[in-house]
Amino acid sequence: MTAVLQARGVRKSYGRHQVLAGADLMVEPGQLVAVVGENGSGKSTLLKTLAGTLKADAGTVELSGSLGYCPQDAVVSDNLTVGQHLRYFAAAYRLSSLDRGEELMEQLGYEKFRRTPAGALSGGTRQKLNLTLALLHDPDVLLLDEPYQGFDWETYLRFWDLVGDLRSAGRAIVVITHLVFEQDRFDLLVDLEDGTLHARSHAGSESGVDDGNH
Ligand SMILES: Nc1ncnc2c1ncn2[C@@H]1O[C@H](COP(=O)(O)OP(=O)(O)OP(=O)(O)O)[C@@H](O)[C@H]1O
Repeated sequence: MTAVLQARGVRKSYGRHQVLAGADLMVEPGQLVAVVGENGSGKSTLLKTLAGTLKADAGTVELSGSLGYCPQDAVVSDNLTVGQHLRYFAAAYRLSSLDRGEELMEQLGYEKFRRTPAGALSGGTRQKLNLTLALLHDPDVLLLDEPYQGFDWETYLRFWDLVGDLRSAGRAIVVITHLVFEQDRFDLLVDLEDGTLHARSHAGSESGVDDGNH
């Protein structure tokens, strides 16, 4: 299978503080990859460089197909309602219907907030909207930065069901998570440590990480 996301030797420093020191990652369609690491180890920095919102100092990131990026900070506008967000993003993605947005609202259980301005949503509901906007156009590659923050338990379980569905449908998914006790969910679990990625365990046939050569 061909990789839809391939990062090689990604480096990033903030001033003199080196955060990524040659990170490698390869993700194929239908693979669910978890990135774990201590607070401040550079997980969000890694995802931003993969998404292209932050320029790496060195290395390459190759991505084929469409991208859905769910950053840690919600991209929503406080004055717009949930429904307006869905309509505006659907227009930006040139979608012909709002069906997927409706489906995601239902799946994540917040359709009753359709007419609520984003500024009046709770943190968890705001995050549901943030996630919905990242998934709206059914992207080939998903980069999710702790996307379930603030979710109640039931929504949290629904979130993983949703991720499972996307994986089955052949989407490539990279998710930053602290929940390493659920290792079975993932095809590949990578630790971000000292600026490089190391495969911890994986059920897939090949490691997506080129370990130790940098
Ligand atoms: N814009 C920035 N300018 C300077 N330093 C930054 C910037 N963004 C992040 N850092 C620093 O880079 C390091 C990695 O940050 P990052 O947010 O990528 O880590 P993380 O693993 O996602 O952390 P957490 O688990 O707490 O979310 C931290 O030491 C952080 O303080």
